[in-house]
Amino acid sequence: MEFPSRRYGRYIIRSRVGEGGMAEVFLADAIPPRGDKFSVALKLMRKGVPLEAFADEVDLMGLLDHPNLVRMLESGEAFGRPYIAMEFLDGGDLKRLMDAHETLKRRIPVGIAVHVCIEVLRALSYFHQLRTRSGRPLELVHGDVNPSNIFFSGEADVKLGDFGVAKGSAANIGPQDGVAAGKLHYLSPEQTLGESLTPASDLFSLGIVLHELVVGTHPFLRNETDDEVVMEAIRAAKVSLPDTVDKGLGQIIRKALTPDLDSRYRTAGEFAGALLTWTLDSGNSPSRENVKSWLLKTLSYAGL
Ligand SMILES: Nc1ncnc2c1ncn2[C@@H]1O[C@H](COP(=O)(O)OP(=O)(O)OP(=O)(O)O)[C@@H](O)[C@H]1O
Repeated sequence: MEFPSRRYGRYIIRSRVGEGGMAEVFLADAIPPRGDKFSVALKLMRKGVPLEAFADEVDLMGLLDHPNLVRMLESGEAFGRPYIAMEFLDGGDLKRLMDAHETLKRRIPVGIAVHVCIEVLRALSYFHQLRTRSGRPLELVHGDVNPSNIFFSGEADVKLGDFGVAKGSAANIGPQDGVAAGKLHYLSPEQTLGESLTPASDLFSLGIVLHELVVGTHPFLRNETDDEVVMEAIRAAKVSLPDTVDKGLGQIIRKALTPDLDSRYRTAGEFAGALLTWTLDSGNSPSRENVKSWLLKTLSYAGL
């Protein structure tokens, strides 16, 4: 893997954070003309990736402005490679935290699990309803809601990121061909069929994350590697919850994971409302301090 030069445009690269299908992500210092340097996540497009794919993500991120969405600071090109500079989220992603809990044989407290999903739903509610400046609905669907795309700031803010496969049916954003482009184990039934997507598709994917967080296991064949077998299990969406799961919360998980679109939550607001009511009724709403202390403890126990 080619390492870019240490100095990259107005950024100085400190370390490599990871890589995805389209790009590599680095932790870098931004050196502003005035004022102090600050950390950014610098996403550099891989060589050979079609420019349009990256340009779509840049265009879309430029439209977004919500506290629960990863914020783009600027985009540009240096040494022939397009880049996106984003806020750096030093709490890492939810996948890493879930793996840390598994290694430590601990469970994520249910109140925290539900809080994380409510925050992602705030992001999705904004995203799904976004309009152009002239008021035209963009009809956006994220298409890749999964634990690797849910991030935490050091202050325990929850942010949804990675808009690489987002689609806008009313706008010319993202692939329009209905390809199942999200992460396999988090696809919705309609995504596995290549059908056109609605916001409810993102809600199904988040339902899988909620199940994983609350029950401690993925609802559909997490360890299966045959794509067809996984997609069949998603389409059947048989959910069997252990008795230990609170009944009310279980009903919410089942409704989010209904294959039939008419019976599933239709909007992020409706799904979030059900979870908020549950937290209030069950006395499970953690304070900001509780969430931050859980995050810092997990990061420190796991040596992250
Ligand atoms: N803003 C950010 N702050 C901190 N880490 C980030 C940020 N954005 C991405 N990362 C990390 O960088 C790595 C690569 O991210 P990226 O979004 O490119 O890939 P991915 O989600 O693994 O794959 P793909 O883009 O193919 O879905 C991941 O480990 C991710 O957690």
